[in-house]
Amino acid sequence: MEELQSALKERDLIVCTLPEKGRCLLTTRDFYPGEVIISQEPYVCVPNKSSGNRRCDGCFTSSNLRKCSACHVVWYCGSTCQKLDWKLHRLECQALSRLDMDKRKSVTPSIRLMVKLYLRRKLESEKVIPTTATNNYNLVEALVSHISDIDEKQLVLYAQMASLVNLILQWPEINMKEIAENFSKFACNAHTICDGELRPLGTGLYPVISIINHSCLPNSVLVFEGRLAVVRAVQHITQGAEVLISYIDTAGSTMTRQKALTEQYLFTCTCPRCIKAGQSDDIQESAILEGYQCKDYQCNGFLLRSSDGKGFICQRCGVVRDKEEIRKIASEVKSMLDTVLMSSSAGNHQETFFMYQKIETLQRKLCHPFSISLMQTCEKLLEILMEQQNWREALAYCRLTIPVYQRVYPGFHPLLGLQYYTCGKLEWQSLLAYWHSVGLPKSTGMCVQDFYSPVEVYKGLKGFWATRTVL
Ligand SMILES: C[S@@+](CC[C@H](N)C(=O)[O-])C[C@H]1O[C@@H](n2cnc3c(N)ncnc32)[C@H](O)[C@@H]1O
Repeated sequence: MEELQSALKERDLIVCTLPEKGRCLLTTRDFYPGEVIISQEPYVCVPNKSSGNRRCDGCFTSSNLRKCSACHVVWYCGSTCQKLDWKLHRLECQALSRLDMDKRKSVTPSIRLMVKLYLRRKLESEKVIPTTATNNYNLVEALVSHISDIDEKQLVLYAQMASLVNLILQWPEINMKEIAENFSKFACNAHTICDGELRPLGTGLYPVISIINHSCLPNSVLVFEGRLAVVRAVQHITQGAEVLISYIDTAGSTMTRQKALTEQYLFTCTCPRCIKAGQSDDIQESAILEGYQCKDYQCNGFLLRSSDGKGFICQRCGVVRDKEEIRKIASEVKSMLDTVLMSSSAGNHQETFFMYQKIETLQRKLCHPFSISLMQTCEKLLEILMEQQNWREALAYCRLTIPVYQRVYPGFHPLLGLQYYTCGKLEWQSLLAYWHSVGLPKSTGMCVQDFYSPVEVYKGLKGFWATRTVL
């Protein structure tokens, strides 16, 4: 701990303990928006695993990959990444190679992360891998696990996962309870590593970054530069203040945010947004983000339940909207969303597009214009239109989402920045498409392919709020 404190002191930070939150990271000087507060390499990390989307274990790139010829599980982009990873992978490779091929292929990233955690601890104790003040197993031991608070079902799952780790490592002295507890630590401390466009690439454990607590109105954000986790200030943080990031998507109502935090992180948030729960401006915000809109579509008022419970009253014009009418549209939206999820997994883009358009029409009748679910439908339509390279219509949908983003991601939020960026790219693509159509492009010396695809940028947005990992 002393070593950590003196390493942090050099970065103008200090670790303290608060009775209601446990450890926290405080500043010892002012930090300004955009400034890096702290950065850290992962103690252990693994790339995501999805069919047809393999990544290098070293740098997480998905191009020019070659499989490890011994274990056939791990991929590398070249000898540089392979050599850097060799001390750890040599042991992992031997362990994986003992499994039959089917079992080997079914090893999930979470299991691999745990196997790597134990192998790194072993190599540290044998002094093969050096420890540092900010990256060592003692810091992993200090992470909160909430093991005594998690439910029976989750415990059984962790115990099963621990057996698989044991099967892979085959260490006679291994402590199964400790592995299960470490899975519980991963659940509330591991981070999803994203690329510059906020697309998820993998999962990593960053023991110092994990000291940072949550706020739904954070003063900092966590982003990644390769595998390096970087925490930047998004507000002026005064000397002595706590560094706070958000563990979840801050766009939801207080109830939605609280639910996500209690389910995965097992605490009740008391940030400045959450303490307003039940107050009139919080009720109004929830009704706008997740509630219904006035029967008079021109009114734009939000609704609150009437005292007799028979309907909803517009808080601007006083018109009552029938509960039964709302229920009918809401259930139609729900069943269409269920169907579209099935049809989109079958890969029929055109059909999916038409269904989302129908859902949008219904949601416009039902939801407030700042509704998050309506915004999500617009994002789906935007995504499909971009995949079809229909830049003009995609631009129209992207513009529709901007006011909602401005409302739900205030200040220097990276998601808002990326949405502006997508919009800007679409403006440019639409202009280029127009130039092509009127025969002007060659004089500019540019063509559409010269630019970064907005589809790629957009896909990143979807993954960002998975910055914490659900096991
Ligand atoms: C990643 S850890 C943060 C560091 C942690 N405080 C510690 O002592 O190691 C996440 C855990 O910290 C606690 N925590 C984080 N933010 C909190 C908050 N705003 N209020 C109360 N507890 C919080 C919860 O127990 C949560 O599961």
